[in-house]
Parts: sequence; C-alpha cells; structure tokens
Amino acid sequence: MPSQLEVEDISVAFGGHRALDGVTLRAERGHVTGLIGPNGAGKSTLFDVISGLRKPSTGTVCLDGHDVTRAGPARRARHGLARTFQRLELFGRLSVRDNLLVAAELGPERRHAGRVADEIIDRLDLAHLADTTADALSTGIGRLVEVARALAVRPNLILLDEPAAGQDAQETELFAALLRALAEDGTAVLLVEHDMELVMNVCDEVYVLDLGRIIASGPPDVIRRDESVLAAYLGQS
Ligand SMILES: Nc1ncnc2c1ncn2[C@@H]1O[C@H](COP(=O)(O)OP(=O)(O)OP(=O)(O)O)[C@@H](O)[C@H]1O
Repeated sequence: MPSQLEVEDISVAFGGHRALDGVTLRAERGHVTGLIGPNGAGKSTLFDVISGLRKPSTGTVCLDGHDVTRAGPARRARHGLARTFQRLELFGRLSVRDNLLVAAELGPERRHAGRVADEIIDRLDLAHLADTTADALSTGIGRLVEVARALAVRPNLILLDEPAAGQDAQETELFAALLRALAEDGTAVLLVEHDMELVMNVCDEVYVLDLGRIIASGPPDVIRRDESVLAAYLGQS
C-alpha cells in the first residue's frame, strides 16, 4: 500500500537561494510525522509544495499513490489533503460553528455539513464556544479551531504548521492527545512545530530539515541524540 504522502527529491529555489534541495519524506496513515528544523530551514516552503501553493523545480508529490505534482490545491484537497497555516486564517467575524460549516460544505460529507460541524465541536470540546466569533478567541483556542476546521473536510492527510504556538501548557497537553487520536483514527498527520517536547512526545518519526536538506530522520529517541541535529540547532543564532 502506498504511503498517504510521498515526497520525492523536491527542490525549490528563490532566485539563487536553494530553499529546498532534494527533499524526500513520507507520512503514513496512523502516524504523526514531525518536521523540525531551525528558522529558515524550509519547512513552510515544503508545506506550500505539498499543498500545491508552490511548484518545485524538481521532484514529485504523491497523495495515496496519485502523482499530484502538477495539480492545484483544490485537486489535492479532493485527494484528502487539509492544512493549517502559521498565521491564523479563520473567518474572524464568523462563529466557531460557522467556520466549521464553511469547511464541511466543501468536504465529502457536504450534505450533512451541520452534523459534521457539531460532531467535531463535541470531539474537540468546543461546545461552549460554538457561537463565539473567531476574532474573540485566544490564540491558543484559535489554533485548535483551525485544526477543527481542517478536520471538517474529513482529511486523510493533515498538515499542521506550528499549531501549538500561543497555546498554554494545558492546551498543548490536550492538543497532543488530539493528535494521537487523529492518528489512531487512520489519519496521516504531518506536524511542523517548534515545541520540541510536543514533537518528541507525539511523533512516531521525525524528519529534520536544515538549510533545505533533510539531515536526519527516525524515531524521536534517535533524533534527540543525533549529533548533526544538535549541531544544526546549536548553530542557530
Ligand atoms: N517568497 C520567498 N522569496 C524569497 N525567499 C523566500 C521566500 N519564502 C521563503 N524564502 C526563504 O527560503 C528559506 C526557507 O524559508 P521557510 O519559511 O520555508 O523556512 P521555515 O523552516 O518555515 O522557517 P520558520 O521556522 O522561521 O517558519 C528561508 O531562507 C527564507 O528566507
């Protein structure tokens, strides 16, 4: 069976600067896969390539065995891809429930969008905030609602870009449990995150990007002790 996500030999250049250089990575169903690396390593650029917002100069992206390298974001979404962004992208004047409804109406269960929205609100314990407008949420809760909205399209693969930024310790703990539950449901989760404790606690495997190249990959215990990884982080200004 193919992996939910297979990224092969991806390169991206901005002018003369190689933001990604021959990146190969996989994310499996049932796994939380971490993507870490110092600032400017190329993590967001790789997410843009995977979600179809940026065309690579070399390489391929396959979703569930389908080559989508030349496909736009909408076709990738139809292959089960959803993502969140580093900056919150909720509809600020809409309620939490309406933010989920808008997404659910684009997903495979659009005919039961209301039911999908309510089920996710319950699952993420957001019922008390269902009628609150997104603008009124704290950053930490706003990030949780972003994940909720991504779930409303029933993704097979979810890309999360720094979802725990702005969350307090208790929110992060709940969030870790949510990520594990998503994986156990059979979703492939690809997580970019600077909170190393969260990454090391929830991920099945971790890829480390530095200056556009994968310098290490493996289970958290191995990555934690990898000398090239420690050197890359120590070199960070
Ligand atoms: N639109 C762009 N034009 C030119 N250079 C860019 C552009 N986007 C990113 N870069 C450069 O590409 C490299 C990778 O950036 P990217 O944002 O992907 O890194 P990152 O690992 O996500 O960083 P951070 O952890 O700070 O979010 C950086 O050197 C960055 O300055």
